[in-house]
Amino acid sequence: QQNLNGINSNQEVYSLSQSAHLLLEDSPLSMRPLLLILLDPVFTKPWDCLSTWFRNDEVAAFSVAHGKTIWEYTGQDPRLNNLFNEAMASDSILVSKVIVSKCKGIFEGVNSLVDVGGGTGTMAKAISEAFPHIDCTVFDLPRVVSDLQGSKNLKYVAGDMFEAVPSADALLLKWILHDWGDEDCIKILEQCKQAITRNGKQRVGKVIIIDMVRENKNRDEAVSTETQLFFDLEMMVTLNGMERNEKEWAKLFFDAGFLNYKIHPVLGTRALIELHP
Ligand SMILES: C[S@@+](CC[C@H](N)C(=O)[O-])C[C@H]1O[C@@H](n2cnc3c(N)ncnc32)[C@H](O)[C@@H]1O
Repeated sequence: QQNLNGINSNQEVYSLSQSAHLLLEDSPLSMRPLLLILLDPVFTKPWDCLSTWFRNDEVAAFSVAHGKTIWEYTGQDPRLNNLFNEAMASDSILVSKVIVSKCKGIFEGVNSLVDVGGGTGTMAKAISEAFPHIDCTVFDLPRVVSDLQGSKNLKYVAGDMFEAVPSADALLLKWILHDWGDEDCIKILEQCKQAITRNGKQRVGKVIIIDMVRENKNRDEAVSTETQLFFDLEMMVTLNGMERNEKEWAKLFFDAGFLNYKIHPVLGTRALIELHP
């Protein structure tokens, strides 16, 4: 499998899975929900099903273990759904602090923003509070957002990002594309491109991606390759997704019809990518 390039033995796979335990011991309290879900039996069982998955047609090892995709599972199991949404929210608290304080420039000229697959809205809430002139929309599956209340410049819209995405100056994709294989990512990016605000014939706006860029030469020396490889494997096991290097990202962007991109290595193991039509 593509994700296993660079991993030389079962021992290394095992040691990567152990790094999740180490992260839990070392992590600040605020990140515990994220680490707790990585170590939940529902998430660890698929690691035992890798050899079966390599020999059958299931979409991911998660489906071999549980007979359904992770999205079907969270849709049917309130405990896992809450745990998952809390985990995403805990990460967004941390990331939104960096984005609204250190990356103000990316919001210049932006009057509307849709957080595509925005979960329960932690990220969009932080943006709507830091930039009150931006109309923010959290767009996610009905079971995630239909009971949630918006505020002055924040609203929730339910839908499916593979079918259509609400229009805005900026479309945010945080921790979305690493969940999906290339074909699905291109579909999501095409929907986002369609949704960028139009001024006459021209589209004036951008897509903002927050995700890992593997082997990013500009990143901080201290950034852990082990963490990136662990997440690459976690995405493969859970969703048949992957963490991508710059060459793999660029191919996706150009295949989805975007003309240029800029990577800002501002988030440790992750980066912010601006994508223009
Ligand atoms: C890994 S979570 C990221 C959540 C949030 N962006 C964050 O970083 O905290 C992926 C999100 O995509 C949503 N999602 C999955 N399939 C979707 C679809 N077809 N349309 C819209 N949202 C979807 C999930 O409900 C989930 O909230």
